[in-house]
Amino acid sequence: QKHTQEYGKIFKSHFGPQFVVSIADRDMVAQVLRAEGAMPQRANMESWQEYRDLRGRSTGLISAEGEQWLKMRSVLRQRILKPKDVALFSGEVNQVIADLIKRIYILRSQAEDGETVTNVNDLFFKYSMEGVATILYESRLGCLENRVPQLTVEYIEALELMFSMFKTSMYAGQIHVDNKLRDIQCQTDRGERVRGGLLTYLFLSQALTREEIYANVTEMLLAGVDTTSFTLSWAVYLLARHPEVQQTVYREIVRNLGVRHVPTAADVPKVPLVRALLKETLRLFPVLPGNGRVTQEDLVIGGYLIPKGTQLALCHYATSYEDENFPRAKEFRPERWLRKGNLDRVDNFGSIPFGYGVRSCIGRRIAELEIHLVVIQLLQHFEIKTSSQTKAVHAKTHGLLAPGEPIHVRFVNRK
Ligand code: HEM
Repeated sequence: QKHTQEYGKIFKSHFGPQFVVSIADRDMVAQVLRAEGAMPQRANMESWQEYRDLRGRSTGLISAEGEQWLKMRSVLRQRILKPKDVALFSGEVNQVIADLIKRIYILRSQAEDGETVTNVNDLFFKYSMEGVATILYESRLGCLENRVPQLTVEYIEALELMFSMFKTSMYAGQIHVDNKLRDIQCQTDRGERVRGGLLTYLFLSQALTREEIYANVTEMLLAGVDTTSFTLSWAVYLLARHPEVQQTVYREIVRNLGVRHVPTAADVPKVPLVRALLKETLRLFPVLPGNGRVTQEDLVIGGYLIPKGTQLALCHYATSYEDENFPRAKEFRPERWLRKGNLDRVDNFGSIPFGYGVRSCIGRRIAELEIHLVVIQLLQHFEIKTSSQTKAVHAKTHGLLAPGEPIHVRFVNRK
């Protein structure tokens, strides 16, 4: 945002040795993404590739390029890209939500006022990790239990290290994959018909090698935990700070779903404000504040010739806050998304938090399911309020856009 004010909507700079052209204009971003071919490249991932080649390991979807990426993407997309495929996971996600709500009751009871939960960031990290692991590993990790199993503690630590070092350690995840694959193998050996989720499908279809399965499951976990949990923390923070918005969303839930009904994916279209809330949260706090593309052809953008092979930075955080893209852009107004067709548009290039096109977020529908269902249930159970401990929380960028401070809120029983 600062650079845009100083240099305009397209400018060049160096990130260390890397020459980058930054683009902070909705229409130019649209031009770049609409022009991309069958195998877009996000950034130069040579060092990840080389590291794994040296160790005989595979790359996953985030770091793969070219034909290898295309092959894996076509396999994975078959099970998790369409809303109807992901809808099947509603039951598993709801079990994780039940554990989360239990955990909130326990944490609340330990607070002086009986209502405040400090550092919801940590709670939602555990929820996201448990949720995405249930889908990816088809098994539970126990992140939300009173006593978190030792293997899971180690896994959480490995992931935290991985996020902080931006380096992929696959060991901890491999154990879960191996355990599950052993179960599936035993079932097939006994001649039983195996019905399962993603991992079962990947294993039985043999479309990916075992190394490719490890790499993809690990990279999806890497991509799916912090993103979902930061978004959820922001959503809860925004709801607590805007009781009038929360009340409107709650009223819609009561009117269209009731207060006791446990929602599934099929219920989400009945509460458009919940979807709008997620879109507005991601507009104000896009977890990926910027994205990248390496140009595959020469392009003319904004009157400049950009040669093939140039690293572009697409500045979504800046375009999200442009008044010309979003009137009164600084304000939290979920209802802005309710205007005709807006909720389902995938190409509102002012705010594309899941990216765009064939290389867009493959976990989008999983993230949406996890967030929509949990927001509905949280609001059915509690009124989320600020507490005397709630401070203004700033966004911190270090690759991802994270809440800069712990978020403390009260979960007050609904009357
Ligand atoms: C709120 C949550 C999430 C947000 C905002 C988000 C955002 C993004 C964005 C912006 C990209 C880059 C897209 C592009 O370059 O056009 C991406 C890629 C990706 N995301 Fe997500 N994501 C989220 C959750 C998830 C989850 C839950 C998973 C896995 C289950 C996941 C897996 C991936 C993978 C594997 C890629 C790389 C795709 C490829 O290169 O083909 N994401 N995500």
